[in-house]
Amino acid sequence: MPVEEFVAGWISGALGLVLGHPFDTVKVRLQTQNTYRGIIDCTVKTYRHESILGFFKGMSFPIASIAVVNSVLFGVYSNTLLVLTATSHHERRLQPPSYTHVFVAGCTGGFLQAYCLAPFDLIKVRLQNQTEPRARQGGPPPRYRGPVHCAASIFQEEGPRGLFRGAWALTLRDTPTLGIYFVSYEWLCRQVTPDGQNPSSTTVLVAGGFAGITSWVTATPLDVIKSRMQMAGLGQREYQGLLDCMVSSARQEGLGVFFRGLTINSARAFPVNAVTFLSYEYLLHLWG
Ligand SMILES: CN(C)C(=N)NCCC[C@H](N)C(=O)O
Repeated sequence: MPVEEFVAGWISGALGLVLGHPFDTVKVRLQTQNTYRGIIDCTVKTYRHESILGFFKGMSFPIASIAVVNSVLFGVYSNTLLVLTATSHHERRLQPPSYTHVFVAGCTGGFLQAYCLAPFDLIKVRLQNQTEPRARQGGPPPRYRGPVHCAASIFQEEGPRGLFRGAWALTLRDTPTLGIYFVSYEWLCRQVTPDGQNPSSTTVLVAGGFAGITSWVTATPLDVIKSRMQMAGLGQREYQGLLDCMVSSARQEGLGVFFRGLTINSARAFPVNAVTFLSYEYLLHLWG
């Protein structure tokens, strides 16, 4: 099994993650808290109360986890294509796989990465939703002191299954949308690249950026539900399950609730995925 795809997936994911984390914090807060009037309001309040550091809350764990998550995604994607089409990454420009194969490989990568991502994503969302400034004297201490304390508290209070809260919603979010992610990327690259040639860096940047936007637009409704289920019980109501969360959110806040965070998600998706695909392709080219 070729391992370069796993390593390239890890490095490219980490670069994209640092770039996109501030957008991600604003998105999670908009999706789970009703105290903000919009992106600008949330950005200004976060900056005023918590300084620039507020935007980077919960980032250390994703940085560690991206090694597993993005390498599983890109590694499984590429190795599934290898099984389906008997072509390596480098051979695929001369013998491009069908979009059905790309979709199936993307869904397989998405499904497996969702289970690796679930505990890390839960901890990230819990930490991002702590709005207390880090170092204020005399103020109420935040519930979680950091990622390890957060993981240990969830484990103690809810057992190992607690760490997988929202995992089902995450799997439903990621399986089809990662199929869409890789199909959009391939489709856009093929539109502007002559047969048999590698796409240029600009093509990779633009195709990666738009693949990110397309997949996140389709992922946003389940992203909202996933974040709410991960926060359930902590100052928010408990849900009986995914369907209950969907129905009660829609009843109380209207259908628009499923599109909360859509703009910020898309704004974040472009640079993150442009950089992710560019560095992924570059590294594989370098090692090829
Ligand atoms: C719609 N979904 C779930 C995705 N496109 N996921 C792939 C993640 C790529 C990048 N790390 C990001 O966070 O955008």
